Amino acid sequence: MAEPAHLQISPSILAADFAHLARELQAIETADWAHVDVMDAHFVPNLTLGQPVVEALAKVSPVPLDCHLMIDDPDRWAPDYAEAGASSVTFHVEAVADPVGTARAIRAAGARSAMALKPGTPFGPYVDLLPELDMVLVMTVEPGFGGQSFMEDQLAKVREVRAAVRRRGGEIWVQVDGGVAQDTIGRCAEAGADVFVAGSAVYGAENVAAAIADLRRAAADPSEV
Ligand SMILES: O=C(CO)[C@H](O)[C@H](O)COP(=O)(O)O
Ligand SMILES: [Co+2]
Repeated sequence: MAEPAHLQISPSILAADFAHLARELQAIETADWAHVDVMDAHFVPNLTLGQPVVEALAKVSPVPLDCHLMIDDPDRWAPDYAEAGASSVTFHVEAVADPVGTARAIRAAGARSAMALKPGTPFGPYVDLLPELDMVLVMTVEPGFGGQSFMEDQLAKVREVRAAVRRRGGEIWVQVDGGVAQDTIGRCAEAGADVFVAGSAVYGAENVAAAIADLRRAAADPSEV
């Protein structure tokens, strides 16, 4: 078992009703975060929303915003999302030119800094970036769309990141995103993840609050499900 300090659920509003985002955020008030997927139609073949919408959401959200930037040139844009009110800002390492400078700029703007890895991106070359980071996001689907199948083979990377974090000490969270649901979250927790993004598993459920509670339970005690 990975002994993570705390388990946190971050529902992705990508699976919410975009016509009623304020209401959809209220529905996840028992979660720890609201995961906001920012896509620019360049880094990924999909387009969602940008800083003005994040700024509006931050004003009404009952939980802090966890912004996952799937965009080109995060060096230029990431600090703006912190200034817009996101409490955590994640850039993709495949897109960033200066990961240290970008992570520092995010922190200087008052947010937690995080780095995301696509399924084909190894963690090894980036281990020295850990001191600049508050979280590492291991993608468990190809970024771009919700509702995809969980990639089991990414659990090895989750274990590798958790081991590196443990060796280094300090509190750096390990997040998983993509296909995280009742039947996969336990294995993610066992591998060492402690922040779980779930879009369809939360907003696709009939009872959103119950889905969050069930995910929390399954992450804390995988043997129960
Ligand atoms: O970053 C993402 C996609 O690129 C989303 O956060 C993720 O796909 C969540 O959706 P689901 O839980 O339905 O897989
Ligand atoms: Co995401």
